[in-house]
Amino acid sequence: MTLEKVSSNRVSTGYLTKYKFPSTSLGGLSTQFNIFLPSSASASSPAPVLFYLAGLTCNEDTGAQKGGLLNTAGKEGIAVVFPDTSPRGAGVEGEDDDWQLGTGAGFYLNATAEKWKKHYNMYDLVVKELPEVIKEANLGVDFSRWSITGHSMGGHGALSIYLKNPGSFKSASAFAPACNPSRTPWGINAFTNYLDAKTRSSPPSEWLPYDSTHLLQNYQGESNILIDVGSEDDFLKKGQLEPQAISSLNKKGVEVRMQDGFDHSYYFISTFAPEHVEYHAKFLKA
Ligand SMILES: N[C@@H](CCC(=O)N[C@@H](CSC=O)C(=O)NCC(=O)O)C(=O)O
Repeated sequence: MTLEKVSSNRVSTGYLTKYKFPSTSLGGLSTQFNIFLPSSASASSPAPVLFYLAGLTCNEDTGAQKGGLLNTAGKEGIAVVFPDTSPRGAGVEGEDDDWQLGTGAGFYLNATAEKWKKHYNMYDLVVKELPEVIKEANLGVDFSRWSITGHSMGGHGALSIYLKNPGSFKSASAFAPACNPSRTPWGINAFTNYLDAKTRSSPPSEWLPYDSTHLLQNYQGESNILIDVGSEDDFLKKGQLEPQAISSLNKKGVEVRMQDGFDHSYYFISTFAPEHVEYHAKFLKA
């Protein structure tokens, strides 16, 4: 696999570099990602790594430019990977018609519906292909020390990916995640379209492997999860996030915090991002 360097910028103690490559998971479409490597990272001394999954309408630049993660990551010697949020230019009918579906709205799942399944496989891209591509390029990243975070749709992605892969990640965190997507509007819309559900149960059983509340209910052992939600988040008020579905499970190792007065924006994320990076550093560097 040839990674093509698109740009590189000095930031914090290292560099943020954007690469592109043709992705097998996305049916051969070119995808881009940003990777922050602290000055301490090298092929002989690889850095632990944090993935940041962005939300609806975002791309690989959004979290890198506005998330406020990189100063703390640089100080702690942690690499940060920012994938895109969907395939680009798949040519699926209607994929650019609605900001909640299609382009910018991959939902970190593998589509099974005929129309979407060739290209919309962001789960495989994030969990399997990107780590392989980064390892192969010898960029100085140690995937035996891997954590994951994200915002909103990306918070759903971070939590569900962590919970679906026990032992692969040291910790997970999320800013304003969609916690129970099989029962809330964004998730119902995405799962109805992307997933070919044969069961008639409500919600269909095919949706549940992507629902963090369901996954946590059935999770064996202790997890390391931190979730922040702003009390003035409009999407919280509209019932898109449902953090109480997770907090009411009272699972050991899961902390859900309501942050007074904060909304859904990157002002909220960048306020708490340093704390989230420190949270992950505790597990990544234990
Ligand atoms: N266009 C939408 C709003 C889209 C939006 O708010 N996106 C959020 C993520 S929402 C959940 O995944 C986001 O992160 N936007 C980028 C930003 O820079 O804030 C609408 O019409 O409401």
